[in-house]
Order: sequence, then structure tokens, then C-alpha cells
Amino acid sequence: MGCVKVEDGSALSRGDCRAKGGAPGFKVAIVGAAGGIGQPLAMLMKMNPLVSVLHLYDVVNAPGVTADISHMDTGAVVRGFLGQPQLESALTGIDLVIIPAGVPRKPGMTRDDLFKINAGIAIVNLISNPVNSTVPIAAEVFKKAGTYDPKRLLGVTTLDVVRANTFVVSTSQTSLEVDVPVVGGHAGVTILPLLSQVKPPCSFTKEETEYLTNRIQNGGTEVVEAKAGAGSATLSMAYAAVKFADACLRGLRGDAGVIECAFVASEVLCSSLIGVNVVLKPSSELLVRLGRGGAEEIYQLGPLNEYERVGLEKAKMELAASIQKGVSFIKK
Ligand SMILES: NC(=O)C1=CN([C@@H]2O[C@H](COP(=O)(O)OP(=O)(O)OC[C@H]3O[C@@H](n4cnc5c(N)ncnc54)[C@H](O)[C@@H]3O)[C@@H](O)[C@H]2O)C=CC1
Ligand SMILES: O=C([O-])CC(=O)C(=O)O
Repeated sequence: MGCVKVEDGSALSRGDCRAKGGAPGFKVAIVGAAGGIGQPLAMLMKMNPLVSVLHLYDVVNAPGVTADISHMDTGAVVRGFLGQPQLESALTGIDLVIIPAGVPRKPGMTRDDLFKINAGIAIVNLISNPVNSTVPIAAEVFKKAGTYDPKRLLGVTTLDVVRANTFVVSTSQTSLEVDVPVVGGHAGVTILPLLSQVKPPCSFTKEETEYLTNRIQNGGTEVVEAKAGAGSATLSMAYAAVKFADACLRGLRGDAGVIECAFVASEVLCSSLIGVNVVLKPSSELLVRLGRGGAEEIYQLGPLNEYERVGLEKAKMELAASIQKGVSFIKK
């Protein structure tokens, strides 16, 4: 057995290795693959049986990460791409692009402080913060290029759901797995957990509801402070990103009823971008345009209690400002 070397002209083709003979699957690119999120994300995607080709792009250290990941004896072919001249090759023919590129927070910063630094690099489906503004920026970039399809541009908010599930289980002291819908955006009060809609149903006291909502909204800051200057969430984020990417790939594959929360364009609440639950379903149209997964159907929010209705109004106000900030940045 040897590895199959792919002569694609990539500067990093030594990293090309299909360890198990190459099962069919999807082509995934990670932009920012050498970073704190990017590296564990690359490792976990290399372990995903739905992935046949994994492109790892970064402006630094892509060769090392590629060589390292490519030694894993799982099916996906790994290719590395370094620097802007190789970006186009990294993205050509790809089904799903995951972007954890950018600078993480330090203690005392808000996600919005990252705006000036990261806004210039946001392009596709996004983890890069501030998600509430980078997704609208990406939307405007696509509009300018005449390629905008709101179904294909998804801000990744899965970490809020992952945290909500974890905190609810520990608060209600249940060993059951729970599913907590979290809507809105991905910063502070824009993160709105719908604790009245947890599945299986859980009931919380007023104090528990306030504690949980607060902790979920400030989960990112909890990690930033604990890391004390060494960055923000990377491992739990990589886990969350893989959960979401896997859902997109299952949607692309044709699985029915794949439901996730994401930050997408929607008119459920207002005629702008707001995070909602989306159903990821297959669609030939989506497969045709670079084959990326998309949000086929957007759910209504369902019945909210008074606490959630108040939270939603706060979320909408802040979201509208963050969305506008992104749009103005790119239109300058
Ligand atoms: N959506 C979410 O729930 C979360 C989002 N984040 C955000 O994810 C982003 C990345 O965080 P970390 O991985 O911790 O940062 P990091 O600094 O460890 O890694 C970022 C990587 O992006 C690369 N990069 C920078 N500019 C690039 C460009 N133009 N093209 C390609 N790659 C580029 C860097 O070289 C670096 O390898 C931050 O903006 C952070 O705030 C972090 C946690 C959760
Ligand atoms: O808080 C941050 O800066 C990183 C992030 O988005 C999160 O952990 O939710």
C-alpha cells in the first residue's frame, strides 16, 4: 500500500495522501486551518467519513499542519495551500468552506473590537468574529460579485447551542441529552436561548432561567478570561464547527430533517439577517453552485414566554446595529 500522490501543482503536494484508498465523499476547505480553531477542526474533519478531500489553507504554517494531519490513517486526501496566490486553488471545486480565519479576543475586548481586524478577510461561511457583522459583510461581497444566495451563507453559532446544552444538563442535573434552541446572533444579548423550548421539556425557576441565559450569553467571555490572554475558545469551537459542518454534509448527502441553528438571512423576524433555526436539506441547485450545503427552510420561532420576548427585542436592536455596521464597512 502506498499513498496516492496527487499531481495538482499544489506547492504542498507532499501532503497529498489518501490513506485508505479513497472513499467517495465531499470536498471540504478550511480557511485559517493553522489557527487555534483551525488545527483541531482540521483533525476532526480528517476523521469524518463524509469527507474525501480536505484542503487546508492559511497565510502561515499550512505546510506543517498539512504534513501532520496527512499522516492520520483515515480516508480523506489532505492538501495544503499557503498564502493568497493559492487561495483560489484551495477553494476550487469545494463543497463546503469553513472559515475560522481571524484574530481571537483578549480579556477586556468585546467581539466587536475584532471588527476592524477581521472584517477585511471575511468571505464565505463563517466562524470569524464578530459573526453578527462578518456574515452581512460576506453577503455584500457575494452581492457585488452577483453570486449571493442567502441559503448558502451560514454564520456558525453552534457553540452557543453546545454551551446551552451543557449548562442546561448540569443545572437541571439530568443525565439526559437535551437540545436547546438558541436564536438571535453570536454576541452578548443577541444570543437568545429559548429555554421554554428545550427538548425533552425542562422547567426552570426564574433564577435558573436568568442564570442560564446569562451564562450562555457570556460563555465566550468565560473562556477568554480563563485563557488570560492566550486566545478564546478553540477546542469546544472546533467541536461545534465539526458538528455543524457534519450537519451540512448530511444535508448535502440527502438526509431528511437535519435541523441546526445558524446565523442566516431571514424574514422570520425582520427583513435582515438574524439567527434562526434552519433545516438543511439537499437541493440540486445548491450542489450545482460549488455544491455547498444550504438553509432550505427557515422555521418560525415558536411560542416565546415573556422573558424571551423581552430578550428578543434587545437582541433585535443590537443585531440591527451590528448588521448595519457590516454593510456600511463593505460599502465604503
Ligand atoms: N463563531 C464562534 O462561535 C467563534 C468564533 N471565534 C472566532 O474565530 C476566529 C479564529 O479564532 P482562533 O482560531 O482562536 O484564532 P487564531 O489566531 O489562533 O487563528 C486564526 C488563523 O487565521 C489565520 N488567518 C489570518 N488571516 C487570514 C487570512 N486572510 N486568510 C487565511 N487565514 C488567515 C491565521 O494565520 C491563524 O492561523 C476569531 O475571529 C474568533 O473570534 C472563536 C470562537 C467561537
Ligand atoms: O468569545 C469569543 O471571542 C469567541 C467566541 O465567539 C466564543 O467563544 O463564543
